[in-house]
Amino acid sequence: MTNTAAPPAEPLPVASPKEVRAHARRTMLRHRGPLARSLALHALACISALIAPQLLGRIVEGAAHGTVKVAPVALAICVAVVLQAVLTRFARLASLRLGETVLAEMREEFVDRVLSLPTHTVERAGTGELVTRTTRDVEVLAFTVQRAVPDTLVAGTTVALTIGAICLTDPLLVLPCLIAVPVLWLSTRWYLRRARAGYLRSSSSYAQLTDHLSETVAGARTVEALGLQERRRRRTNTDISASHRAELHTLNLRSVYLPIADTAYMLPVAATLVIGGWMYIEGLVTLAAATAATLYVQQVIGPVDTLLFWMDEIQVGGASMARILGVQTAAAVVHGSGKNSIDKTQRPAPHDGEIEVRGVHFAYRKQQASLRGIDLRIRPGERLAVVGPSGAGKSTLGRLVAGIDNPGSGSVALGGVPLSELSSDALRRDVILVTQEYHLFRGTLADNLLIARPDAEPADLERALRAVAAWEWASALGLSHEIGSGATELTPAQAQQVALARLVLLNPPVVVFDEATALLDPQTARTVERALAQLLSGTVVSIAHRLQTAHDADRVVVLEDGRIVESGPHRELIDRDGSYAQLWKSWHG
Ligand SMILES: Nc1ncnc2c1ncn2[C@@H]1O[C@H](COP(=O)(O)OP(=O)(O)OP(=O)(O)O)[C@@H](O)[C@H]1O
Repeated sequence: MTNTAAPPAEPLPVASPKEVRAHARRTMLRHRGPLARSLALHALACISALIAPQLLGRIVEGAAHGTVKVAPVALAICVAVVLQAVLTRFARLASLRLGETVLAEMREEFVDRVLSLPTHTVERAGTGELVTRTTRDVEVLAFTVQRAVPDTLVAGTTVALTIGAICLTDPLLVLPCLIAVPVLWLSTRWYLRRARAGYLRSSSSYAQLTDHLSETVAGARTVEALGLQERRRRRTNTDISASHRAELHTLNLRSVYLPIADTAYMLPVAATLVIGGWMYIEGLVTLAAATAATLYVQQVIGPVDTLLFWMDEIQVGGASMARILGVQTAAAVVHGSGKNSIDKTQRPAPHDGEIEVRGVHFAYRKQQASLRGIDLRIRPGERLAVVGPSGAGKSTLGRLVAGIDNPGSGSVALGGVPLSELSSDALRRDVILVTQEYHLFRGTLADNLLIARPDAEPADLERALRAVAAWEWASALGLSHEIGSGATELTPAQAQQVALARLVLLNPPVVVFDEATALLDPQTARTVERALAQLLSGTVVSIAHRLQTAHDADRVVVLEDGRIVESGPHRELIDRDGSYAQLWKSWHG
């Protein structure tokens, strides 16, 4: 596959604040029972915490008038405190359970979404984008859901009930509390308007840093061989500076907002003491009410502080949630599961393995067409070889036939159904693109084959391994031998054979090979290709880099500069003495 400079990265989408709120609302509605239980327990805990200041107020009032019996009131205070401790314990347990349930659901949903992302979306987004969303963003969100959301709910309920208690004590005493409202309102509005963008910027600069760093590590040998160290170092420094600037920006926002907020919530305490005292002297309120209100305001500082502290964390969590939900949007857009998409149950099923490419144009970049008007019908079960000079568009055609990229114009259909209308599951099941890239999982050799067909018998595994000329080394190693990272490492050629054996087990309706046997020696490659042609019952499209593949195919298509210039069986094209015959001659030296 020819790869010039990669096209610009297309970051994965980020959900809007409205979408994030709608998702949070849906989640709360789904768990309304446990949520209501948890809130009710917190409310009860909070109400029991409101009893002590009332009673203390009475003690003060009674002491002033010499009428109080301290012992029973003190006992009542003790009972209230113990009750509050017990209720708080159960309330916390309920909200932690709820948080864990929501988190587990979100993780499962997220893994499903990531796995359903189309290959080209992942390729264009860059590794860092997805790695950051699956690691850092999920961790941040987990912290928010486990800690920030329950604590905020508790603190919010406590603040509301405490203010209600002050109202009940004496509505006049609410007035000193209001002094903090305009300061908190204006500073919070100022902060919230800037914080989301700041945290999103910080996450995406971190993703870019991760992306470039992992690229440098993966290509370390190339970097060294071409003496690119200095350039990569400069790039990393630029990324670090961008990430540092983004972090600094959010830090600056916090350093302005938090001190103002801290001061604002100390104001009501002072105001209640001074104004409440004055009201008492003026006979507007009782001493018990002024005392209780001052204690309440003092008591509310903790929850307000918690609210402000977590509000910041919720901004960070909200930004992460927007990035995580964006993965869902990306999957929905590409697979047509958005608003206007076809219902899964109504999706038509391909009636056979026929591929029809009609009027297809495709460009990775504007003004640089890689395919220019391809019309091609591939019969079910046909073995088609695509040949042509480097850069002719062979791999691009293979990616379009496999549904990895969508045509800019024109259509690709499988068994009469446009690929764009197939669900991602159906597409992955019916059309498989096999390239040089493969992955071995840590596990036994048999496990690595069984992922293709879990119900395969040992005889099936043997047949598949024999087909790809791997039986000799595989039986010597043993099917129950551990392979993969950290265990026995197979050679690249052996690993490619395992990947091809999986394909034999899968036997999908359509296979597109692109350099799938490039790591095998030419003799083995030809044997394997012939065996695969025999064993695979579906349609096979081979991007042929060795012309032997074309020789063995039912039909050959010659691509030049993004167009089909010849099509026919090997013998016929040789007799025609055109482009293919020239390629064949030059290949034979
Ligand atoms: N990821 C990409 N981004 C931008 N341009 C690309 C990309 N991949 C391929 N191209 C361009 O598209 C055209 C067709 O490339 P393609 O890889 O399909 O050719 P090919 O016939 O498979 O070549 P080769 O035999 O060298 O693999 C070329 O001009 C190539 O530079």
